[in-house]
Amino acid sequence: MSGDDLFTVHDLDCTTEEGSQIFSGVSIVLNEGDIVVVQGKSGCGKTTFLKCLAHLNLYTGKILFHGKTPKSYGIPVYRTKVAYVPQRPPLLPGSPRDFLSAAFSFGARRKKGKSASMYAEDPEYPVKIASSWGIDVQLWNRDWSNLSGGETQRIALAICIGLDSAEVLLLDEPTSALDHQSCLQVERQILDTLRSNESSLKAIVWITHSPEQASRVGTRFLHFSGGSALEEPNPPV
Ligand SMILES: Nc1ncnc2c1ncn2[C@@H]1O[C@H](COP(=O)(O)OP(=O)(O)OP(=O)(O)O)[C@@H](O)[C@H]1O
Repeated sequence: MSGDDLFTVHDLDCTTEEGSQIFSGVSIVLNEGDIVVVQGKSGCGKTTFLKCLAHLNLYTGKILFHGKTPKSYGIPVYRTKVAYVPQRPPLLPGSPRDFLSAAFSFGARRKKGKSASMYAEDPEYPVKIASSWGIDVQLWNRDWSNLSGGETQRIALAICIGLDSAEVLLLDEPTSALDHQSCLQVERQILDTLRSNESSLKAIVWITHSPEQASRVGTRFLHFSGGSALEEPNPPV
């Protein structure tokens, strides 16, 4: 472990409230540019792992972001920098537009000392990203509850990318509700954002059940099985 590492997970254990172990001994160090694809059978603990990384789930072990614990940042600030995008975003009150306005006024998301924040320069950036994925601008004014699964998924992702506050993105099956064409568009945008010098994004942990998607996007491969996780050199076939 070094203070220069972007994101370190060391000997992570997670147990349910009833005391049954979901996984143990998971360790990985993320470097800039990594897309760690997380795979494994349904129920093996992938979502729980991402929630632990976002400090949304209890765990033992060590998680360090730039060498410091989540608590040392303050958890709300940490979660803007290590951002979890759930597979099915919870039903929020109001519309995506309401959410965007609230997020914009939330100081922790604002950049300090960085001049080229896409979001700071253009508050409509998330809307433009979603628009490039086929999301009509009018959908932003509709209640979340009246959006389809695929619309909700794309808008939630566009907000997260467009806010440009996250250095580590934790994506939980981000394209599971999308048709193939939309899926490829979303993948392209995420990869372009990671490679852009103007974006804050430095690394991604990405759950997918699709071997094809794993091969397209992954640079590293973490396989969950039998209560532990092993890094594999190649994508699954
Ligand atoms: N809060 C909880 N209390 C008890 N058990 C839980 C809790 N959250 C998750 N589990 C259990 O932990 C295991 C791992 O769940 P998790 O959602 O992480 O799996 P997953 O690999 O993401 O599954 P999928 O691929 O189906 O999304 C499952 O058996 C699940 O039922």
